[in-house]
Amino acid sequence: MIEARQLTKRYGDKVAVDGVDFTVRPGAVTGFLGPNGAGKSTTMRMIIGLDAPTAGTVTVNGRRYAQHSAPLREVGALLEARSIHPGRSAFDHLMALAYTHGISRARVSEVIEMTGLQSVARKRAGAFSLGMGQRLGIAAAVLGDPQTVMLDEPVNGLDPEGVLWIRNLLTGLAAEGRTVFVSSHLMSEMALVADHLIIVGRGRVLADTTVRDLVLQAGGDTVVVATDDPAELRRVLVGPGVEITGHPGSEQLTVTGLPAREIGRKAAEHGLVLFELTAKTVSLEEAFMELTKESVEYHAASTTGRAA
Ligand SMILES: Nc1ncnc2c1ncn2[C@@H]1O[C@H](COP(=O)(O)OP(=O)(O)OP(=O)(O)O)[C@@H](O)[C@H]1O
Repeated sequence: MIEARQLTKRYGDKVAVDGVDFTVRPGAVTGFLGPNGAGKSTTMRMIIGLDAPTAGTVTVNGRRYAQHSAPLREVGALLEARSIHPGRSAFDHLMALAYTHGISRARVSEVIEMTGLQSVARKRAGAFSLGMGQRLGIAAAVLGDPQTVMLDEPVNGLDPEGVLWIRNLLTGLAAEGRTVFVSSHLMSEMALVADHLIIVGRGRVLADTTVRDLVLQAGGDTVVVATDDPAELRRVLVGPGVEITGHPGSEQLTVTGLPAREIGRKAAEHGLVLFELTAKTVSLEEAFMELTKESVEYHAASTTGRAA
């Protein structure tokens, strides 16, 4: 369990993390999302004591990171995959970490196998590809068999087989009852693995939600329907949880709260002729963009239609 209370980090005038409150619970994968510069890495660094909060607190399993006598056994983190001595082999890197916590050589071999590094374990880590470096970082994160696992952009640099492997690893760790906190820019990937989402923008929590609720909040799934008698179709479709919008004089209506199939059936029952019946699904990407549009610091002219 990770608990942040009014967690704040300032660098001079810059407020990187601005009084955030959140709880990351065990037994689930929690996705940590936000545009570039939103404060995700800074928050993660504070969780494992690499940065000190300017104000507020963050605890892992009830204590601040520094208060744990064997932190690797409490929380395993992948923050900067490249922070490994380039001249050291993967095996030696993991053994060095293992020594500090009395972790056995057998466990080192186990995580090497688990992360698919057997064939390169004796090679210099400096010669590793980005994907191999990520795997080594993940091996280090799970080495102490920690209750809480925190990974910053773990799929970065991984090939499709590696992405699938990470997906299974994260859901597997959560299924074992562990707390899994993972940041990513890949919304589609998050939609597949995350049970819960914490979305930040400009250092603040914008949403603490689920994938389903985020999509619903962004308008949910809508259906565009056109008919020669929109007033009658409105009357037929209206009901609890159903929202219908349309311009006066237009044959087209936009409906939320009813599936296309149901709309078609009700129209047929009342002898209404439909010219169009189109289901539109809001993707997690769209929902995310909608939520964070005010918080994006680095706009590209091509996606926003204007320069930052
Ligand atoms: N050491 C530092 N000194 C000054 N400013 C910093 C420092 N570290 C981070 N920042 C600033 O704090 C803000 C948050 O940065 P952070 O790296 O936490 O964001 P992020 O959400 O992880 O971004 P990204 O998705 O690009 O990795 C940014 O504006 C960044 O420039």
